[in-house]
Amino acid sequence: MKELLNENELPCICTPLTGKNKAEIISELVTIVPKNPDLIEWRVDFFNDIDQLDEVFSTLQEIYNHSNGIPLLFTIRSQAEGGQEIPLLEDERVELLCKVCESDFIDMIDFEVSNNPEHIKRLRDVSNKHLKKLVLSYHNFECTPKKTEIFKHLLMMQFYGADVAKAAVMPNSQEDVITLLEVTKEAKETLTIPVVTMSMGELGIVSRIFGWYYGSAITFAVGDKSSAPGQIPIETLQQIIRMVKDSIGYD
Ligand SMILES: O=C1C[C@@](O)(C(=O)O)C[C@@H](O)[C@@H]1O
Repeated sequence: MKELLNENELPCICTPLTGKNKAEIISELVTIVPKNPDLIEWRVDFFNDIDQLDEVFSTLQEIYNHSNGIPLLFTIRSQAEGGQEIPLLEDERVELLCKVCESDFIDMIDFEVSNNPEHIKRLRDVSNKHLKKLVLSYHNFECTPKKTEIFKHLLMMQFYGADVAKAAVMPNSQEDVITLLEVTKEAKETLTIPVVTMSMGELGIVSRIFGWYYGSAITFAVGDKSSAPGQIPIETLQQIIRMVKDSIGYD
């Protein structure tokens, strides 16, 4: 498995899986894997059988079998932060995340920093125990809060022991995108863990393409279907990043 978040190979490009059932997910993987993403995210909140443990695990096994060693991020996005409506309460989500941490199928889990601190601590302990990375995240699909507020969320994630601190916000102006890039640079210079940020929607596309230059370690791109507004096709993103790196003398 390629080393995840190696400082010399950033940004890491992540493509989401948003299928409703196993067949859709496998079909997405067949499209995505040849495109060589660095990371695959299973957005489990899109999965119809999220409350059927057996189905989740047999699908995880299939994802593992079809992903050619590409690491997997397991995400159940809460509806409050832009995810799908699901039949699981927060403590049931935590139980599921704990169970998947015990398996060999995943490498990282994502949990919102706005959740109950006790749940965050439990997931930190369990993910540490099973050598899985914990991404703590913050999403705002309405607006881009002030720099200090975004920064506060990122700092809080580090305080809780996250391996990765992630913030995705919606811009309503070009200035908002600049705000996000500025806070990315400041967080990258201040925090000791990798920072991941994106400005969503059409206005924010530049942040998905150039965010790494300001310190964002992961950028999300469409392999087959998109999981958030503003994601662009992985092939386009790979080409542009390569061109920019070549022009400015990166490896
Ligand atoms: O947190 C994120 C980032 C994201 O919202 C984006 O804007 O690309 C996409 C989500 O699937 C992922 O979990």
